Parts: sequence; structure tokens; C-alpha cells
Amino acid sequence: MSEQAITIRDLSKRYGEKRALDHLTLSIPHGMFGLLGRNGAGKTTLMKTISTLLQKQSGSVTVCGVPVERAREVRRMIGYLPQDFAMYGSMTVAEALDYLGLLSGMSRSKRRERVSLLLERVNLTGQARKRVRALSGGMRQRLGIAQALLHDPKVLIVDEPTAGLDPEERVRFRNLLCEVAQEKTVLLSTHIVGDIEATCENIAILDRGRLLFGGTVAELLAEAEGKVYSIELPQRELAGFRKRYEVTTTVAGPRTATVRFVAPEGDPGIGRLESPRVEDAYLLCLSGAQSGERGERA
Ligand SMILES: Nc1ncnc2c1ncn2[C@@H]1O[C@H](COP(=O)(O)OP(=O)(O)OP(=O)(O)O)[C@@H](O)[C@H]1O
Repeated sequence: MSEQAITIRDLSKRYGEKRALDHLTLSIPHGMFGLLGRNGAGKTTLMKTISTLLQKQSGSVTVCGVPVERAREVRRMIGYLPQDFAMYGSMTVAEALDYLGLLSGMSRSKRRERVSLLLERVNLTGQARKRVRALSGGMRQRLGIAQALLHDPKVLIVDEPTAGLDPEERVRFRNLLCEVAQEKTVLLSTHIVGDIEATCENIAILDRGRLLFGGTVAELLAEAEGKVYSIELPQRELAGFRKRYEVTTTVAGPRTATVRFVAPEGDPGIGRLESPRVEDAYLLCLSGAQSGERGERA
């Protein structure tokens, strides 16, 4: 087995004039990997390129050592749950999975075995005879995982899977991904910091198609050490404060508010030093990119 599950070297992709991926280099090890970034950062473009659904302009991508140009081989190794996952609503859960298996050329006995195993795995055995359209959002996403795992791929790619799920479903879904990651590589894209915090050791942060950070959550937190503060302010000073500092959370009281803020340059001379949380570290990373951009423009 190659050491990295996915390697991306100098990858660029444009839509017309729009640069979606900009000379991106990234190595994704086996296990659970989180890809974090705002809307429009390039996450979907990256996932579709790895899944061979989009063609890159330049650079290279390999999955378990196989270049994406060998699309058939790569597709056999990848299961993909897209952001806008939809399935045959009028079929039952078991029929829909069976049908997908049929389309991908599986024998009847293989389908029977895989469908029953996967329904068990994603905890939908009790819903096997339910129509797909009658499932809750969380159940539908779990069905999405079952369809992505039908051909037993080595890598599972999931694009913003927890958007629209309630907190309980979100936790359940994250736990399912962690279970899958014990034997497969799971690439999880999200703009929800909590998804990453709870599940991934290794992460990458993308911004405008570029890599802002690649490493472990602990390393991201270490970069934010000494740069996160809190301060209590009168409510009326809040708006002005927000113009000067990136505020990560605000807890409002009757007359004052306690704000947590990041100071990219270190000690701002006000407030109390705090231990960074992943959300602070993420915002710090993004705010650094923005100030870099302002500098470039100046
Ligand atoms: N088909 C397309 N045509 C033109 N521009 C596109 C197309 N698809 C994406 N883009 C642009 O490319 C950039 C990257 O988009 P992408 O969907 O990869 O980002 P993302 O991080 O997945 O965001 P989101 O969470 O909103 O999907 C964005 O600026 C987006 O507007």
C-alpha cells in the first residue's frame, strides 16, 4: 500500500476566467481527513477532480498510487457522496441500493449480500422497506454512505454531508464516518468546524483554491497559541471593536458583552489570553489570508 491515500501536486482548475484550484499541493494519508474552507473555496472542485468527475487543467492527482487519468481504475477505488445527493424517491431503500448494484454490474447474490451488510452498517435495516422519499435527512445521508460503499471502495469522499442535519443526526453521522475510517480513507469536506474537530486528526484548509494550512488539528491549534483573547465590553462599543478585530464568539449580557477575538500579530495589549479552540484557529488562518490579500492589493 502506498503511504499516502491521495496525492495532489500543483493542481489547477479554472472555470472560464474563474480559478477554482490554484497550484494546490496536498497529501492525504489513510484514515479520516478533513477538508475545511468557506463556500467557494474549491472543495467540491477538488473532490470531483479526485473522483474523476471533473478534468483538471494542470498538475497531477493519484489515488492509492493510480493517476486519475486511469479513470476506470480510480472509480473502482472511490465511493462518492455528493453535496446534492438524491436517490430514486419512489423506490424502497433496499430496492434503490439493489438497483444501483445492478447498474454497476453486480450479480444478484453479491447484491443481496452487500445490500444487507451495508444497511446493517449504516443502521438502516429497519428502514429497508421504507420509500426513500419518506426518510429523514439523516437517514438519507446514511443511505448516501451505503450507496457510496456498495462496491467496497478503498476511499470514501463525502462533500458537506452534515449541512441541513439536526445536531443529533450530525453526531450520529460523524460517528458512522469514524467507523468507516477504521478500514478506509475518508475525505470529508465541510465548512462546519465542529465536524472536523470531532473526527479528524489531519486536516487541510482551502481558501480561493489555495492551501492555507495542512497538518494536524494539534498543529493548527499550536499556530494559534498566544493569539486568542477575550474581553468584556460595553454593548455600544461592540460594533467598533468588530471593525478592528476578528471576533469568534460574542456572549451578550444586559449591558456588556464578552467577546472572544483573534489577534494575528500576537498580544493586542488588551483583553485576557485564552487557549485556542479549533474555531479560533480556523478563523485566524482565514483572517491571515485576508490580510495577505489586502497587502497584495495595496
Ligand atoms: N461550473 C462552474 N462554473 C463556474 N464557476 C464555478 C463552477 N463550479 C464552481 N465554480 C466556482 O469555483 C469556485 C470553487 O467552487 P467549489 O464549488 O469548488 O467550492 P466549494 O468550496 O465546494 O464551495 P461550496 O461549499 O459552496 O460548494 C467558486 O468560486 C465557484 O463559484
